[in-house]
Amino acid sequence: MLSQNIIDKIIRQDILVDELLDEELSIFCQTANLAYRSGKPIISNEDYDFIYLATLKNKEPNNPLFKSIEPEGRAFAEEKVLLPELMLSIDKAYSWNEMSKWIERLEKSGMLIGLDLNAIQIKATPKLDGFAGFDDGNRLYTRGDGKKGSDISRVFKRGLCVFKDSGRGLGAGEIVVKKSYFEKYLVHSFEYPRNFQSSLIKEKALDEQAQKAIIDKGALFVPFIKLPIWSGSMTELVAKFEEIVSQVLVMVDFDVDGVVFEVINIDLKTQMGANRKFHRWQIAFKENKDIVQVKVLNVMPQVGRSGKITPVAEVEPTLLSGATIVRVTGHHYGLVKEQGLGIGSVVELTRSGLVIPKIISVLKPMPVDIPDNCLSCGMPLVWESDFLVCVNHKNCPAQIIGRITYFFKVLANNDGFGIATVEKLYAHNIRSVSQIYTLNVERLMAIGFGEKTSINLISQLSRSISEKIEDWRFLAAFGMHRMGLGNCENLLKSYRLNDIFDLTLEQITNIDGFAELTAQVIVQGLVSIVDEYNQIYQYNFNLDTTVFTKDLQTLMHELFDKRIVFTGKMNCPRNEMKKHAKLVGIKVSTTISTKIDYLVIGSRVGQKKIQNAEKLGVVVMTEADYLSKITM
Ligand SMILES: NC(=O)c1ccc[n+]([C@@H]2O[C@H](COP(=O)([O-])OP(=O)(O)OC[C@H]3O[C@@H](n4cnc5c(N)ncnc54)[C@H](O)[C@@H]3O)[C@@H](O)[C@H]2O)c1
Ligand SMILES: [Zn+2]
Repeated sequence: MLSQNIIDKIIRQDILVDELLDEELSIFCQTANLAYRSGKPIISNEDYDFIYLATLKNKEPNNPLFKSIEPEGRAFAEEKVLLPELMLSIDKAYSWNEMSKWIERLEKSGMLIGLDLNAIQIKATPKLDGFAGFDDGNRLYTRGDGKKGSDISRVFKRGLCVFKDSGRGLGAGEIVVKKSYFEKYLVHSFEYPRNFQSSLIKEKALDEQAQKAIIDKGALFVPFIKLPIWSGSMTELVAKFEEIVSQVLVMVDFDVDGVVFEVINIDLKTQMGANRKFHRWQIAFKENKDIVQVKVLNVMPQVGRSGKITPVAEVEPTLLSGATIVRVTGHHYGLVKEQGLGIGSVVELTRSGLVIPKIISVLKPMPVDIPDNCLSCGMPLVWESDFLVCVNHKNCPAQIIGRITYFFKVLANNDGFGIATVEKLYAHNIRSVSQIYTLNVERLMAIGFGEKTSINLISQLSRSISEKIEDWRFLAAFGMHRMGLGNCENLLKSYRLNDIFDLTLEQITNIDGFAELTAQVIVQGLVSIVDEYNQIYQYNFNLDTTVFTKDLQTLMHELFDKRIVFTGKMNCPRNEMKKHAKLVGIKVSTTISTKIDYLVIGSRVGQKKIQNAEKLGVVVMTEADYLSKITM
């Protein structure tokens, strides 16, 4: 047993998950589960799933919590009655990788009964985060242990309506409260929707708020078969997975904590069956929000190219989504000041997908160290809302070095101008990109680079000029505020590179996607770079001109904006075909994936390659087909 005192400390995160013995962790999970089942959760679902249960699964994969459905405990005093149907839990996938394993299993079982991927039909519904129940038309039961539940028919006697005013007897579903209703009327009285849901069910008399929610149809019983769905073939699911997930997550005005995918084909469902915990033909996808708690060893200020100071925390090496994290950045110094991000503090980190991990919050604050002066130039720092900033933009070494390395990094058609090289150049009075383009081998050697390095750097400079790049990339390399790759491309879809310096605020605001505030920042930014721009531009960079949106629109054809891959030997030169395709608004890639719409094949293409593409939902067409679609 864990004492209440210890449990409270874990909840408050005074005791962190890593400090618990395996047995203590197991007991804590059971305690949290029972509290949740009885309608009084002690921690959030994310903390339960992604911190406590995830850690337990690592340490004790055979813990009973993973083997059978999570017990309801003694929340309901009533005698348990046999459920008309088994109500199981649902297997979970937290990543595409786990989803694809499920798909592989389906494919294998499908093959046994003669179904290929394309013939497997799938349905997706929002996973309701409510209170599970089964309505046989006469009585309503809780899920209990999956076989026997408690009779809670009183909820219907209290006037609870069924979603979409459907009738009774529609089987399994959840008692839920509308999100908008909860936020408007209940959020101040109940910590989580679950506390409210359970108050609807409990034996004791309903309070006024709950009665009103029932009458207002703010609370409802939602049979799963009445939920809106996405459905399609397995091939479509594979091709548009992310799109489907985001679409399904927002289908209903109820709390949703994932997407339930299930097989429609009856014979395949029978083939796959169930184990003690879940049906094998069903899976719930939950966004992987990996979260860990770590101790901070040190916090260092880092000066960015725009002068913003970022706190970089060195942390105890920690495994997060498969990578060992040792350094993480806080978004701004406001986090340090307000939340106490100091040496010895404990922070919560998250990482979703491949994104750099970030600090979500500070759990245990410690005294902080806020620098008064810029570490690079020594000038006093100033606060700009949450950000601590070095405003010495013209002369701060860190900012200058940051801007120069950014230029070469964004061009992405050269090597060698990383931070170490640029720092060395800076130490020898090189202060801008345009100065770098005036260098020669002798000068570099005089600065102290070896002969080979010097020759290489100069040839990399030539390469950056001669190797073709998009004009919007060239513009973005100047690192103006609000002028990342996307905005630069948008701007150049309406105006030519050399005309943008004369644009008025109004002309920019008139372009789709540019608000007035952004337009102001852009005009200022352009003024600030114009001299440097002119000096660099004179080297005649090999720039690909962006096609104007208005020209693209006259090129409307079936393949417009589609992603295609060319393969095999073509009648026309392949490079010409690629170039032409881009010109008419087709996105050309080199590798086949689920994101690709068409594979255009020339001669001598292996059958295997074609089959692989088709498996990924890619439509295959010949060169002749292709040409007929783009000539108007
Ligand atoms: N906060 C806590 O302390 C705590 C403790 C335990 C469990 N939990 C939460 O409970 C969940 C796991 O519990 P579980 O085993 O009851 O449920 P589950 O996640 O295994 O899901 C199974 C249930 O999902 C329901 N469901 C919702 N939408 C559905 C749909 N569209 N189609 C089919 N079924 C649907 C069904 O009622 C089914 O019984 C976790 O998400 C966890 O976050 C939280
Ligand atoms: Zn500075």
